[in-house]
Amino acid sequence: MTRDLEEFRITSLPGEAFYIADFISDYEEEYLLQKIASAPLPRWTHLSHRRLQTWPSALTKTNTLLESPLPPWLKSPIVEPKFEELGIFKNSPHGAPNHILINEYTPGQGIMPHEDGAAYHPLVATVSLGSPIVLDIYEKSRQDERDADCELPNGRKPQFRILQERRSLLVTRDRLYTDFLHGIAEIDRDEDLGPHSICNWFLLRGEDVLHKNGYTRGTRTSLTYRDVLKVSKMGNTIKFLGGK
Ligand SMILES: O=C(O)CCC(=O)C(=O)O
Ligand SMILES: [Fe+2]
Repeated sequence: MTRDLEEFRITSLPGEAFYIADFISDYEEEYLLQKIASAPLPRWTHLSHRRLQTWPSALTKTNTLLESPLPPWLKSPIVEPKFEELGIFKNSPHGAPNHILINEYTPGQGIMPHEDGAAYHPLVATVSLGSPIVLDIYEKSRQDERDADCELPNGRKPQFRILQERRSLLVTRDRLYTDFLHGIAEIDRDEDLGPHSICNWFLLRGEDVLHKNGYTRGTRTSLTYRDVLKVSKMGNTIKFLGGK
């Protein structure tokens, strides 16, 4: 069965974005959270404002992925069959995601406005777990393009806000990927929520956010699926030589 992504389009955004509430079940969410929690501690990279797992491995200095299979729990059921049914990666070079970042944010944590860059096909599919969070979108200015790290001055207001409920899927691609920055504010509460401020308001489902002007954040974990453009077969060769 194929479902049509088009019915989930966030029409008020200038680029291409799609939001699907209830993309995974409570049971699937719990299963993924358990798998993430049971990964060996060295899997986590601790950054100052969040922690992060990188699967199957970090890219090399030349933005190359050393080819290696994804663990089954990251493939099924999200990629197979859910992404496949929607054709999410059907036009990407490898036809499927080959790289996943798992970010965990406790209340008050976030990520500075940034862009994901040219190492990836311009499409990110994000599954949210645990708790809702607001993703802020900023149009890139000429100055941002000149600054290598694209950091924005504090206090600049986002142009768009996307509310990501737990168990939802957000797909951003094309111009929204290339011409905009995204970030998550380092705050404990997301406030001023409503159809006037949240661009995917009419695609939301959850009772925990719809009838309130704001909520206090819990721990939110995201799985961001991407297709790395440069892949080297060396990953498998090294494993073979090592006898693993
Ligand atoms: O957690 C998110 O939804 C965003 C993560 C992100 O922007 C990134 O890992 O590049
Ligand atoms: Fe990002």
